[in-house]
Amino acid sequence: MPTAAATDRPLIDRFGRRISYLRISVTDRCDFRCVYCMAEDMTFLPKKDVLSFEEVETIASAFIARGTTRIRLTGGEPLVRRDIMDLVETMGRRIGHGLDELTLTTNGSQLSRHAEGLFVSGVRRINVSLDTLDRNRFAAITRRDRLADVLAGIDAAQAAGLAVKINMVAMRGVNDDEIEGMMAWAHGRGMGLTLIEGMPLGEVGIDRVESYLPLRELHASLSKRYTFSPMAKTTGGPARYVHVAETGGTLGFITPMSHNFCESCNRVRLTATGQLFLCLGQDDQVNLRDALRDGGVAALDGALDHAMAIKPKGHDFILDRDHAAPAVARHMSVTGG
Ligand SMILES: Nc1nc2c(ncn2[C@@H]2O[C@H](COP(=O)(O)OP(=O)(O)OP(=O)(O)O)[C@@H](O)[C@H]2O)c(=O)[nH]1
Ligand SMILES: C[S@@+](CC[C@H](N)C(=O)[O-])C[C@H]1O[C@@H](n2cnc3c(N)ncnc32)[C@H](O)[C@@H]1O
Ligand code: SF4
Ligand code: SF4
Repeated sequence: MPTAAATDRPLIDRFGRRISYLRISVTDRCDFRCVYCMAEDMTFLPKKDVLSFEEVETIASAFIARGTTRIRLTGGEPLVRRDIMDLVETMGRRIGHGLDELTLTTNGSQLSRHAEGLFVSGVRRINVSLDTLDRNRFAAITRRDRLADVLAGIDAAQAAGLAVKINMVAMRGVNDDEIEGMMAWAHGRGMGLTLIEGMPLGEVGIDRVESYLPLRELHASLSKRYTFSPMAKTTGGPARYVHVAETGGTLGFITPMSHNFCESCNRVRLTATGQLFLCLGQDDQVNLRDALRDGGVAALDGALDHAMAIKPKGHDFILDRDHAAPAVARHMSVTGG
């Protein structure tokens, strides 16, 4: 049951959407180099500009005071930030005190050593990004031969009691032949599987047109072979879920390209350096770090009001060959997806 503290000053944008979900990218650094996300020689944000944990907590508190009930830690790879478990522990103390849920999206590489700590701190479910179960394919997609570490991390997470959902970017000609296999594997282990459409963000020089797999079509073709029962939204996120009778598990579809879900948007994103991005698909942002450092908590609170006044209606993602550069130059690792 939600435990959220009531607020008389909820964050509501100019389109009447209530923002109650904050995604925090704790670092833009990563131990993988997924081809659709970043280049091998990626340039990261200067370390000196990164928020301290104390600042992250202060910003999170300002959100919670304005009715934010869910926080997701992401990155880059959140578990590569030094002493990350200190932040998880502190944020975990807010669960039941304004916060309903603290979650994490991770590539899984460091989960073996952190799974238990996550559970002890109050995290109950995590999303692990995994696009393939084939070692060579994994190495090609992530540019790292680390599939075994990710699988061990998933084992550790489940052993620790964490509910695991697998997020898979579905790509034509790359891993579309594995979707049913991934579903059988995930569902067989009691994990949900969510498919994501590739989005035109970040890295240039990637052919996102060839690999684009419209999930609406995939949903239609899969539903001829499997018995899908639509489920009521379970997480407040953009995914639409079905229960699959044959496998007994949950399959999610995140379709920013083929089915826009912006009108029910409930989220904003904080970067590791304190920029608040107001939409994954736009550049509108508010500098919360400067607000906090220059004006303290009162200025921070005012900056949240300003953010609500400028949050865009939605993304303008376009996929076509005439648009060689992605719609948004910012890398997904800056805002954490
Ligand atoms: N366009 C768009 N894509 C999103 C948004 N939120 C999540 N996504 C995409 O969905 C992916 C998975 O997000 P997660 O937060 O890990 O998963 P989720 O299913 O949204 O999370 P829960 O609903 O909390 O389980 C992200 O990496 C993005 O690619 C959003 O607001 N807009
Ligand atoms: C940016 S990562 C951050 C967290 C962590 N490193 C991970 O991979 O789970 C979050 C999610 O964004 C997804 N992602 C990255 N670039 C994407 C793109 N261009 N289109 C769609 N999803 C993307 C990844 O697959 C991953 O599921
Ligand atoms: S998708 Fe996640 S794991 Fe892959 S490079 Fe981006 S931040 Fe790293
Ligand atoms: S694309 Fe922007 S407006 Fe649409 S759901 Fe995502 S963050 Fe919200």
